[in-house]
Amino acid sequence: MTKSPAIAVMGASGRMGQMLISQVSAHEGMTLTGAVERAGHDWIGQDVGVAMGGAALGVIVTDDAAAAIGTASAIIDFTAPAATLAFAAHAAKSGAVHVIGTTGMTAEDIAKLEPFAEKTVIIRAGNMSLGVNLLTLLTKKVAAALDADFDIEIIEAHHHHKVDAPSGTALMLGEAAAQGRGVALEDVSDRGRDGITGARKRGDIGFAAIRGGDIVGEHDVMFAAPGERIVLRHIASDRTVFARGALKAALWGQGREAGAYDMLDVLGLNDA
Ligand SMILES: NC(=O)C1=CN([C@@H]2O[C@H](COP(=O)(O)OP(=O)(O)OC[C@H]3O[C@@H](n4cnc5c(N)ncnc54)[C@H](OP(=O)(O)O)[C@@H]3O)[C@@H](O)[C@H]2O)C=CC1
Ligand SMILES: O=C(O)C1=N[C@H](C(=O)O)C[C@H](O)C1
Repeated sequence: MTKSPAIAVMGASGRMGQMLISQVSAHEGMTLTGAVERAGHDWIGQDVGVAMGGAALGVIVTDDAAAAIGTASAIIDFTAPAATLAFAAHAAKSGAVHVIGTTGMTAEDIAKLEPFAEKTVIIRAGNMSLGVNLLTLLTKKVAAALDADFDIEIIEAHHHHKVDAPSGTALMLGEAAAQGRGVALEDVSDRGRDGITGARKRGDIGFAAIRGGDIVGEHDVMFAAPGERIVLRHIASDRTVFARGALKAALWGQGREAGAYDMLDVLGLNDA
């Protein structure tokens, strides 16, 4: 008997893709029905469980995203910006809930999702863990309580394969800090310092990125004033925290009104 809802995982061979395949296939309340990779990938045509080095899961990896999305109740997508936009068009057409973990999307990319969110449920977050989403609320509160004597710096560290910076999480935290301060992040964001940068501008929100080894994801929000410093920190030591959030989002989105949502909506924390 088929369990419901039917879930397709995009980018099945990726670090997050494999984690998601394992969690969806082990979940009692959902059925893995699709595993998508790009055309030419050597997993295409293989059972996804076997390709991952384990037991067969009865789902063949496909490059036919439209077909996999067309039969899914929800798709979970931790891939790359161009792929995510292409999958969004298919999901809008079929009505599948689209859970987006992909980072590195530009403001223009995000704007392109808007018409799709009129047709189906899109849940997008640069970090799907409970801890980081709580940290955004704490960051907003602390930023609102302090004035610009406290310089806000966001420091993130990730594995050496990561292709985008600042991380999606760092940008979420920067956005939360800016909201707390009552300013627009694009007006105060200071990214990529190098060379003779001049002194730090009062009120700026700075970003710094570290890349090395197998670091899963670490984020500090520092409030630094003369004589004292507050640091809010989140450390992810296992990617399951992101996958768990994504599965929760896929279930939460079922039967919901079309629209653009985030993990605070899923966690019921948007009014906190
Ligand atoms: N929101 C969150 O909580 C989290 C977000 N992320 C984000 O998720 C994304 C993926 O991360 P990660 O798993 O580490 O990266 P990987 O590079 O390991 O995985 C990405 C996968 O997507 C595949 N892919 C890319 N384009 C397509 C396409 N057109 N069709 C099908 N598959 C495609 C890639 O295939 P190929 O190798 O052939 O390019 C690869 O298998 C990143 O943006 C990362 O920042 C990561 C963790 C948590
Ligand atoms: O690429 C990653 O690995 C991660 N990406 C997300 C981000 O850009 O913040 C979330 C997490 O930190 C891991």
